This record gives sequence, C-alpha cells and structure tokens, in this order.
Amino acid sequence: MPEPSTRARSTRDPETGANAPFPFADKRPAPAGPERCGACGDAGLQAGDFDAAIFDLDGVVTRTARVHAASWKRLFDEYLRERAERSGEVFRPFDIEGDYARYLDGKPRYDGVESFLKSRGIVPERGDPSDPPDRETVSGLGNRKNRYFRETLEKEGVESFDSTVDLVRRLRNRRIGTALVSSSRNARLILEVAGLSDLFDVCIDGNDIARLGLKGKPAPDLFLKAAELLDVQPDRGLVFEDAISGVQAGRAGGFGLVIGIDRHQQASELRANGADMVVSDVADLHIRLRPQAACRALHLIPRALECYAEIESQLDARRAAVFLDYDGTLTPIVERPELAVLSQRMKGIVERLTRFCTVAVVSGRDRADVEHLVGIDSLIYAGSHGFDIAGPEGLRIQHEEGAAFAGVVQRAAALLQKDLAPIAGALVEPKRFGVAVHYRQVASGQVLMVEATVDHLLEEMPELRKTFGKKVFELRPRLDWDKGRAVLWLLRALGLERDGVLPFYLGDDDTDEDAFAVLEAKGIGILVGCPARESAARYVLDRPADVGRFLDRLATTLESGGHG
Ligand SMILES: O=P(O)(O)OC[C@H]1O[C@H](O[C@H]2O[C@H](CO)[C@@H](O)[C@H](O)[C@H]2O)[C@H](O)[C@@H](O)[C@@H]1O
Repeated sequence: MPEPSTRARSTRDPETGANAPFPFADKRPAPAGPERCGACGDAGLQAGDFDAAIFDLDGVVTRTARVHAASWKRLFDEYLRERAERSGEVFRPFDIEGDYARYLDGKPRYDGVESFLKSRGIVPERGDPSDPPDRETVSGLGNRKNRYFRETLEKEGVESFDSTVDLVRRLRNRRIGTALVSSSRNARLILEVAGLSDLFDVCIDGNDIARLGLKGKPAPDLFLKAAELLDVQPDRGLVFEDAISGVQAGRAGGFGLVIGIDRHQQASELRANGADMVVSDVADLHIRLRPQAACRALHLIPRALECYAEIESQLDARRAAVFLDYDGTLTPIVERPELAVLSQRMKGIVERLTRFCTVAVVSGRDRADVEHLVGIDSLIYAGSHGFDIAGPEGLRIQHEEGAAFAGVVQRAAALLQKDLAPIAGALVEPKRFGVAVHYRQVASGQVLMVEATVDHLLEEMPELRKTFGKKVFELRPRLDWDKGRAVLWLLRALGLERDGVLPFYLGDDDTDEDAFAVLEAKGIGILVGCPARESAARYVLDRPADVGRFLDRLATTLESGGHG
C-alpha cells in the first residue's frame, strides 16, 4: 500500500519580485496556507502548469546531506583541534545544525570550505585541486572531506527519499523533463550507489561546474544549464531544493516555482531566501499528473445515460465490477452527515445489482458508518477513503501502516472538538482512519478560522495531511493511499484485475478522481454532478437520481448477459 498528496503554489511577478498567483490559482482568495487549485478545488499543481522539474540531490533525492554534514564535522573538528593545539586558541567544534546549513549546504566543496573557515576568521590559500588531503589549503581540506565522504558512502550506502523518486518517475511517465542539479562532484557516484543512475533526463554536477566554468549555487547557473538542456524556459520549470543557497539559485534563475524542502527546521529562512512554498517532504505536494487527454473539461464529457449504448458495447459480455462512492453519489449532499440516508429505491437498485456483479462502496466515511447507512450485507465496504476494507466471506484489510495512526487520529479529533467548539456550525466527525471537519453550517466569515484551527493542529501533528472535499477538511494519515489505490487493491484481491472484467467507478468528489485516474485505461469512471472543473472520468451523470437510473440499466444489461 501507500501514496501521498497535497499543496500548491504561487509565482513571482517578474517586475516586482512579489508573489503572484500561479495561472490556475487565480480564482480563489489566497488562504493562510498554500493556495488551492482553481481548476479542481484541491490543493496542488497540475501537469500542464510546468514543463520541467529540477531537483537538488542531497536532502531532496538522497539522504546524503547527513553523510556530508558528518564528513564536514570530522574534517573541521580535526582541523580546528590541530590549529588550537598549535596556536593555543580555544577549540570550538563544528556545529552540524548551524554551520552546515549556513555555510556549506548546497555549495561546491571548495566554496564551502572557504565560506565556513571565513566565518571562523581563517583564510587559507586556495591551493590547487590536486593538493593532497593533508595540505592546509582550501583544496587540500576539501579533498580530505571528500575522502571521508566516500569512505562513509562505501561503508554505509545511500538511502533515497521514496517520495521524490516516485515523483520523478511519475513526471517522466508524463514526459515532463527532469533534471538533477548538484554542486557535488560525487553526484553521479551517489546516484549509482543509490541505484538511481537512470532516474533523470539530465544531470549536472560539480564536475560540470568546473568543466563548463559555471558558478555554483547560490548563482543560478546550474539550474539555468539544466533548463537549457531540457529545452524549457525557466519560468516553466519547478525547482526542488532543501538548501538556502539552492532556493536562492532557483529564485535568481527566475524559475516558475521554487519549492523549499524543509529538512532542517528552517522553513522561514527558505521562504525568505526565495522559496515560493515550503513543505517538509515532496509527499506533501499534490501534483496532479493525470494524462492531459484524460483530464477533460467537464462540458466536454458525455453523459452516461445518453451514451448508454456505447457503454454497453464496451461491456461486451465481460463481467462488471462496480465501485460506488456514497455521499453525493448514492445520496444527495445534505446539511449534516447523519442526514444522508440511502433511499429505499436506491437501496433496492444496488441490491439488485449485487445479484449480477461484485459491488463495493468506497467512501470517505468510517466503514462502520457507511455499512450501517447502506445496510446491504452482500456488499464490500471500503471506509476512510480505502484505509479500512471488509466484505463477505471474511474479506478484510486494514491498511497496516494506517492502523498505526489510530492514536494520533483520535487525539486530533479530540483537540479539534475542543478547539472548534466556539465556532457555531463547525462539526467534527471522528473516524477510525481520519477526522472530517465540516463547515457546511459555518458562517462564511468564519470558515477561514476553521481552516486555521485545522492548520494549526497539523503543525503539531505532521503525521497527518489535510485534504479537501465538499465543505469539509479531512485529516488523513500521511500515507501513500487513496481511493484509487484501494480500488486497485480490491480488483487484485478479488481476482478481477483481468481482461474479462470491466470495472466501473461512480463518484462525485475530488477524492474520487484518484479512482477515475487508475481506471482510465482499464475501466469506466463516471463523475456525478457538475462542479465547475476538469475530471479524469469518462462520463458524467447529473445527480444521484441518475446514478439510480444508470445502475438499474446496468443491472438489466448484466442480467441479460452483458449485451442489453
Ligand atoms: O467518499 P464519500 O462517501 O463521498 O464521503 C465523503 C465525505 O462525505 C461526508 O461528507 C459530505 O457529505 C455530507 C452529507 O451529505 C455533507 O454534509 C458534507 O458537507 C460533505 O462533505 C462524510 O461526512 C465525510 O466523512 C466523507 O469523507
């Protein structure tokens, strides 16, 4: 199991340098946190808003920053101690937290040596890159650090950030150019040790800096060179950086969006030095990479009832598997969650359908809640956006890692209940794998207050992430899991992931888009309702009543053997 999500962007006005909204974020008032996408209502970036993504290596792709930091400490402590013994001055050790981030992180090796030693009032000769590691020149000291770095690398290997690697792969699948940019002369070695040699389209490293006479970060040269090699304009490029000098370089290069990855509790410094937005991990970004062709403007998507014959012909005697969202799909959206009761008519239709195919309800609600509301024993129920699945014949999974979040989810619900109590209409819905904070009944002037309360709590509980639904903020485990993944899991678990099966997914909300996307090539997504946005669904139905009509016709088709 696992995938993450969420967050957005702004870009700088080239004239003023001030933050201005990104093309798709301009329809909404800017909230306190990251902006939301004007097109889909979710927080995030979309493919189409940019043409390339450029990544720093250490601290963004691989966890080598700590290997670097430890090697610098070994070098400087050794060197400063020797000097102290020689001259009688007081030995002040290298401070990984402060010195590394301030003087070394992201900079070319020799520049880093110079920059840190200068902070201690030491100005050695620059020397020559061929200087041996015991020579007291900038180059000699830099070479000694490199020896320590390589020793550790060989001994301990390299860990990578799965969230970043996953994003790069997804970007490349969508033919978005990717580049790695690093001041390190060891970048290619690090990629090799990490098994990521082929991950990027373009790689610029410390050797290229020397070979091409580029300036290192904070100058923008490396990023600009990468954009040139990828053949994109900088303002169509994203930059991912964890170092102050790196975000400075991204900003100086005029890149469309500089994303600061905060690995050292320095979010405000990253922002102050050029990051348009700061996240603690790439997993916090929601970058929608659905195929452009599949993500169509709603008015272009045909109505499922009008095109029923076409859908029936796709079924072509195959088995169907039907996945149904609950709120807004099987029942209309109403003022309060407990009022969303399934009509007897809809219940009868769904019950009839279960006689001819597998039917699952995939809901954001707690599984027990949605099971109770639907009340059909022969169904499969996936609750909490797919974290909790159960069905007939002992089918049962609880997302293993998700289950570990039960405590934090409970604490979040309790705190939110307390903190939101003074806001009239705010409603907290605790679930086993998440918390929904409803603001449907909150006065419009107070909605921001509700969101600020949620955001404040999230700062203390980074294990949770915020997603958006219909007048609801949801806190969910920060894990790589959603309705799309749950549907794929179910198809596999039920032996339905094969040519002879046509899966249908009907849903009304943004969380259902994940399921439409995974079924893009192998099934039929049907969006219910017409919010003003794009969708990866293949058909639309206007309202839950049409869902009933559609499912009824489908049951009739299946009853007659698949051809109607
Ligand atoms: O995935 P779903 O089955 O569609 O569940 C999504 C959320 O639905 C519920 O909230 C929504 O419906 C309520 C009743 O119509 C409405 O009052 C609320 O404004 C909507 O956001 C449910 O309460 C949530 O837990 C689900 O995550």
